[in-house]
Amino acid sequence: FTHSRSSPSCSSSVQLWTLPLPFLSKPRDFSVPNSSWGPEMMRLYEHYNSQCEVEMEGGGKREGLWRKLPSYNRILKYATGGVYLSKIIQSKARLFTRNIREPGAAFEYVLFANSEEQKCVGIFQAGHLLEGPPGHVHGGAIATMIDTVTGTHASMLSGPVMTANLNINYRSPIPLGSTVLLESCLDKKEGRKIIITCKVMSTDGSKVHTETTALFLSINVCHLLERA
Ligand SMILES: CCCCCCCCCC(=O)SCCNC(=O)CCNC(=O)[C@H](O)C(C)(C)COP(=O)(O)OP(=O)(O)OC[C@H]1O[C@@H](n2cnc3c(N)ncnc32)[C@H](O)[C@@H]1OP(=O)(O)O
Repeated sequence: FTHSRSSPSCSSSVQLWTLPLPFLSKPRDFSVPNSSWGPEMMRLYEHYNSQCEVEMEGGGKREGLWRKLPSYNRILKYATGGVYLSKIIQSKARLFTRNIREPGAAFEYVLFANSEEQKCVGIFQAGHLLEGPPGHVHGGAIATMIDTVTGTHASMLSGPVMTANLNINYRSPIPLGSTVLLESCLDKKEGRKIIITCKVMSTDGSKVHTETTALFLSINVCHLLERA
């Protein structure tokens, strides 16, 4: 059930092995409410979700300012060619934020994008497995969420990107179990460089937890596949 596709822009004979489209099951969307989502997570989700469609006079609906971004945990089944990982590791590889089985134990999050304002928001509920200082979220887990929200935002603006630099100022700790809002804004695009700023805030906006400047570089996906 595999088929190969040569990428015309890759210099070597890199092949992406995927399931043929008719057999590709729809990827599961991990960013829909589940029983672990607390009231703040639900409230913010509904706030942005309700702005994804606007009721028109006469009963119809049109797209709103915001768009909910579906999640995934992996698109490729196998990547062979210049990739040094074994086929087995490749087939097991997953986006790590989406693979903790117990709902609510780690990263619960959903992303919304506003292309008119070139903004992206992430609503993030931090579970008990993300503890750093007692009762609070680990700085690396916070950095992961910042990278995820700003990285997704940069990809929306410029296609495939890699994080080149994340400069994070941690201003106040995030209590474990709480929900926070990540707000990602395009600062500027210069050639291949995309510079994005991101604030992590309490949901009422009264507290800034972190402030970040992130640099992404547009890449050709062969950049990833040819590194052996
Ligand atoms: C839908 C997808 C959802 C995804 C969500 C999750 C997002 C997760 C994103 C990640 O975590 S990516 C993984 C972490 N990042 C890496 O592993 C990147 C490792 N580094 C690299 O692969 C390369 O260094 C990189 C692609 C970033 C740049 O290599 P290039 O060869 O393409 O660029 P080059 O080194 O020629 O630099 C190009 C320009 O960028 C500048 N530059 C590069 N790295 C920089 C840096 N770190 N700081 C400042 N400037 C930098 C460099 O000075 C130069 O500036 P000028 O053009 O003005 O001369």
